[in-house]
Formats: sequence, C-alpha cells, structure tokens
Amino acid sequence: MTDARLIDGNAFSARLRDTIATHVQTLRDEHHVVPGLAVVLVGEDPASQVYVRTKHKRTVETGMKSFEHKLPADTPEREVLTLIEGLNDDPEVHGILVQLPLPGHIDSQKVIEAIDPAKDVDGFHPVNVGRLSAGLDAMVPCTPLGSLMLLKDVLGKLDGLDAVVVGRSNIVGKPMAQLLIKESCTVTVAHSRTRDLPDVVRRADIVVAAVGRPEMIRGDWLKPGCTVIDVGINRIEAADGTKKLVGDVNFAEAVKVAGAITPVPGGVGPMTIACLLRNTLVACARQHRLPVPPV
Ligand SMILES: NC(=O)C1=CN([C@@H]2O[C@H](COP(=O)(O)OP(=O)(O)OC[C@H]3O[C@@H](n4cnc5c(N)ncnc54)[C@H](OP(=O)(O)O)[C@@H]3O)[C@@H](O)[C@H]2O)C=CC1
Ligand SMILES: Nc1nc(=O)c2c([nH]1)NC[C@@H]1CN(c3ccc(C(=O)N[C@@H](CCC(=O)O)C(=O)O)cc3)C=[N+]21
Ligand SMILES: [Mg+2]
Repeated sequence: MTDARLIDGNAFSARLRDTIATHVQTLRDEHHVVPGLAVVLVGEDPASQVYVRTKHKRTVETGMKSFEHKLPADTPEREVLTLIEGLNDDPEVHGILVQLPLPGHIDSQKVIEAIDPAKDVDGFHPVNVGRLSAGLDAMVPCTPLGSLMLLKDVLGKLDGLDAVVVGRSNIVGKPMAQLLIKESCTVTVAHSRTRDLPDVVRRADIVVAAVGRPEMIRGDWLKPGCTVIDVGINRIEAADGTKKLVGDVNFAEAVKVAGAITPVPGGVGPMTIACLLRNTLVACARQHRLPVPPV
C-alpha cells in the first residue's frame, strides 16, 4: 500500500494567514480599525516562551497589533486579574490570551472567567464553552478549530464518519468532540480510563490524538485508510541524545496504514496560531459591529 498523504499544516496555515492579512488590511483602510491581540505570560516556562514569540511574530506579520505582558512567576493572582480587567477595558485590545499552564498558586479557572467572553480568543470562558456546546456562535478553541479545517480540507464532508478523539481536556479533546458532533460525525471520546483503547481507535475513520504521550498510538491500532490528526507536541530525547519533537502517534508506523496524517512539527501547531489570529480578527469585527469576514 502507498504511504498516507501528508497533511501540510505549514502550507495551509500560511494561506489562512494570508487571507486574514487581506481582511486586516481592509479593516484598516476602510474602517480605520486595527485588530489587537494581548498575550499574558506568567513565569518562564521555556516551551511557552517559544509559543509566545511565534504568536507575536505571526500577529505582527498579519498586520495586527501585538501586546505582550510578561510577568514574573511569583506574580500574585490578584495582579493577573487586575491586568485582565485593564485589557477588558482597553479599546485597542480585541483578543486576550493567557498562556496556560499558569503557576500553581494561580487559579486558572478564575483567570479564564475574568476575561471578557467577547475577547476570549482561546474560547475557554464558560460562556463560549456553553455556546459551542449549544450550537450557537462562539469563540471556538484554536487547536480544535485548526484541526477541523484540516479535516475538511482532506475529507470534504464529514457527516456519518466515525471519529475517535483520544483525550478529554477542556483545551483540545472536549471542544474537538463538540465540533465533530456539529459536523454529524459519530463521536467517541477516549481517555486514560478507556478499556481496550486500540480496539476503540480501530473503529475510527477519523482519529484525533490529544494525549500528551509520545508516540503512544501505534500503526496497528488504525483502520487502513483513516485520517489521523496528531495534536500531541512532545519534546523527547532521541537515541543520539539530541532533542526532538514528536506527536502522540507513532508516525513511522501510522504513515504505512493511514490514508492521511498530520506530521509533528508542521501539522496542527501552526494551525493553532493561525486560528488565534482568525479569532482575533473576528472578535475585532464583532466589537466594532462590522461585518465578520468569512474566514
Ligand atoms: N498542537 C497544538 O497546537 C497543541 C498541542 N497540545 C498538545 O496536545 C497534547 C494534549 O494536550 P492537553 O489536551 O492539553 O493535555 P491534558 O494533559 O490536559 O489531557 C490529556 C488527555 O489524555 C488522556 N490520557 C492520558 N494518558 C492516556 C492514556 N494512556 N490513554 C488514553 N488517554 C490518555 C487524559 O485522560 P484523563 O482525562 O483520564 O486524565 C486526558 O484526557 C499534549 O501533547 C500537548 O502538548 C496542546 C494544545 C495545543
Ligand atoms: N491559553 C493557551 N492557549 C493555547 O493555545 C496554548 C496554551 N495556552 N498553552 C500551550 C498550548 C500549546 N500550543 C501550541 C501552539 C503552537 C504550536 C506550534 O506552533 N508548534 C510548531 C512547532 C513549535 C516548536 O518547534 O516548538 C509545530 O507543531 O509545527 C505548538 C503548541 C498552544 N497552547
Ligand atoms: Mg493553577
């Protein structure tokens, strides 16, 4: 059998960012409005710093304003909440992202709930979570949204397909399941207590892996020809001692069985950032009561 088709998240996200940049230009030229994204980073987690740097670069490239707030790891919770209140009231800021995880002394849920739902470009606020699950217009979490865009690009209509989401986090697994239900897939959500996970995954036409365990999903767990979206980002040490990035799927095995698969890196990761910019553009248009661009 021929190897799986590679789903190129770098190329897809580059085209999406181009489209977004065009709409940003129009907002600026015709309405004198520039979308602004504020990113709050508490502490110095090296992985988070990489993401925040990439987000800043992409935001500026797209023609938006980027506001970075880097706070020391021991910043009191109340100071983070005060910062968010200021960003909620700032007319130049249309989107707010608080990088997770937060240091242990800060209650993440409290921080998420302090964000104005209209500016919640991560889609983590309970108002947006509820709206998504009720099938209403909502800010949709970036990683599931980007994953869905890739799936639709590869498969076209998804209705009737069997989808298995491995992972039930609020950030990826649960909102991914909501989006797939909306697309009329038959959705199974698996997690650490699932019995016979390989058998569950074998039923799937669509596998979304969001586990955080390097290369856990093996080639012989996959139905031949299925589509695999690997959300996992795991930094591991290779046999020769160098560090490398791998997903939650054993790519070398899976590529022999699947019909299409996202690589890591270059799959879902860049889509997450492009969708963050997309959500910021949409939030900006809504806040200014302008037509929402079709992205
Ligand atoms: N590409 C991107 O843009 C992004 C990538 N990620 C990556 O995606 C992965 C998942 O992230 P996130 O959802 O935040 O992770 P969490 O740790 O919050 O959730 C992991 C989920 O996987 C489940 N799980 C853990 N071990 C197993 C197992 N052995 N078998 C079956 N299920 C298991 C857990 O089950 P239980 O609930 O029972 O504990 C949990 O539901 C990580 O690698 C992360 O780095 C995350 C966000 C964005
Ligand atoms: N409030 C919040 N929102 C998030 O969306 C959020 C977060 N917190 N905390 C951390 C996770 C993780 N995440 C990634 C974003 C981009 C890449 C990405 O661009 N990855 C590149 C490679 C990056 C590299 O080389 O390290 C790729 O896969 O090709 C990865 C992971 C967003 N997250
Ligand atoms: Mg915490």
